[in-house]
Amino acid sequence: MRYAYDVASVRAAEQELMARLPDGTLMARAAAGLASVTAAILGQARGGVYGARVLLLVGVGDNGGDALYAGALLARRGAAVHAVLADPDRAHAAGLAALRGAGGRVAGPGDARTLAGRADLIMDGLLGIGGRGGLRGVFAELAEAAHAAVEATGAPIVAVDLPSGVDADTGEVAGLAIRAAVTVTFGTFKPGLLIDPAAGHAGIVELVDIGLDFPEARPVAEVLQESDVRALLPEPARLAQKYSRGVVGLAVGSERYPGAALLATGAALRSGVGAVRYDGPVEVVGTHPEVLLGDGRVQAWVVGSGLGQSEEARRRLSRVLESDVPVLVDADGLRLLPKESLKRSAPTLLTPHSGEAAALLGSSAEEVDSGRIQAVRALARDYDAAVLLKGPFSLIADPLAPGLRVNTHATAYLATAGSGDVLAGLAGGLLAGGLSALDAASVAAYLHGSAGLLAARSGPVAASDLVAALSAAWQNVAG
Ligand SMILES: NC(=O)C1=CN([C@@H]2O[C@H](COP(=O)(O)OP(=O)(O)OC[C@H]3O[C@@H](n4cnc5c(N)ncnc54)[C@H](O)[C@@H]3O)[C@@H](O)[C@H]2O)[C@@H](O)CC1
Ligand SMILES: [K+]
Repeated sequence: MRYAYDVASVRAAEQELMARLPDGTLMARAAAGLASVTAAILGQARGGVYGARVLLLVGVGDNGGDALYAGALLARRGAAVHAVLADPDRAHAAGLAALRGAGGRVAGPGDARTLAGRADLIMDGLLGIGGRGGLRGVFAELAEAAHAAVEATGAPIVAVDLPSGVDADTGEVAGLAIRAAVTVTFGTFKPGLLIDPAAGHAGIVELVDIGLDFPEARPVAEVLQESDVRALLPEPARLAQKYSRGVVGLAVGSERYPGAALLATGAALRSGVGAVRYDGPVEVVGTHPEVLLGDGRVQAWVVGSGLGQSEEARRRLSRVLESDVPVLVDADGLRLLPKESLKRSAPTLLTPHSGEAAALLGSSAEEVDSGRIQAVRALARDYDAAVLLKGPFSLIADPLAPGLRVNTHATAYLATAGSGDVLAGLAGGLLAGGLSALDAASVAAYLHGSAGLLAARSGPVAASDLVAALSAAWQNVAG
């Protein structure tokens, strides 16, 4: 599992460790890790550090200090390092001395555009976990100079700890923030590196271990790794028969949207269940001859994908919600939900995208997108249901779990028509296989992402390609 801790926990862990170590040790560790990642990037881009032009954007706190010390290490290896200081009077004094001592040079904000335009790499040390709100004043000017240079030259921005201007704890971006190619973060992931929209500013995230420990802190978010998913995959027992492996019922698709039924069924058949039961008007057996038809005993239901919003759709939704088994509600099912707590005897899992989440919350998609933690938590609480809020990095909340889960194992190719129907069939099957709503949602998001990554190897992805890639995705994880 990968965990993200909030700023208060990072500060506490830092205090605890600093009390036992000589002054400056943590910053030296951070700077060494930062310099080493930066050197690797320069090595790949231009064959080495020697002669590379590096520009440091330096703010007024320790984030700037990290950049200055890392700049000094790069200067000692022959890089031409310039630091532009947002405020010369408040820049990290010892870091500045180290950079000057190593032959680095210091410039004012007025030189930022010229230096950025010539740089092979720009290091963003404007704000770290002490940042509040978007970039303003000189900070904003420096960020704009960096972005303009990147646009023109393609040089990468390496963010120190966090892309400056994003909220470390919530992932919110209130105004201008650095858009980095790589972020080198220290001690732990911060929620803002995992949660959109801030996560979209971080690029590739490299974690540098500086020895921080979190024995009692509660993570804000956790990310399942392959081994975590492997441990959760249902495996057929030796004496398994089809009913003991679970049967998932699908109340999805309509005459108007038959594809949703075919895709959800295809995915459910590859979700580890013993059987899939289809209850609806779409002719699925021609494509999926394995399917059982009509109403009957199941261990979980999926309802909503391609259901339409007719009276019949409403009746199908109510029938399923009245059952005493776990239910996944997707798409049209979400649009038809009564705006009140679901109060079911078995778990419910909602799988909205931002627009559907906004309709459930009575807000706008923009509001949901700009405050995703708040939105997913509010939905879980208001509806008393686990919620998978879809997006580039999907977020999963459960009313019974204190932390959130984030799925980062995905590709933008998953944003294609029918992709959600595949996810719904897959997650529903995992519910029927006995996983909790939280685990079913997290494992489904991971496998769906894996299938997308596999399918994308041969170019743009159609939802049917995801279905076709699911078994291989499963096998890659199961080993
Ligand atoms: N906490 C830790 O364990 C460690 C922290 N280190 C570094 O220290 C950083 C935190 O340093 P600081 O606490 O000094 O904080 P920052 O370096 O993030 O700077 C915060 C200061 O910037 C100003 N500021 C805040 N928001 C602003 C805005 N929107 N526009 C303009 N100015 C703004 C304020 O004066 C604030 O005090 C970390 O991100 C990391 O880079 C590392 O050296 C290693 C150890
Ligand atoms: K930064």
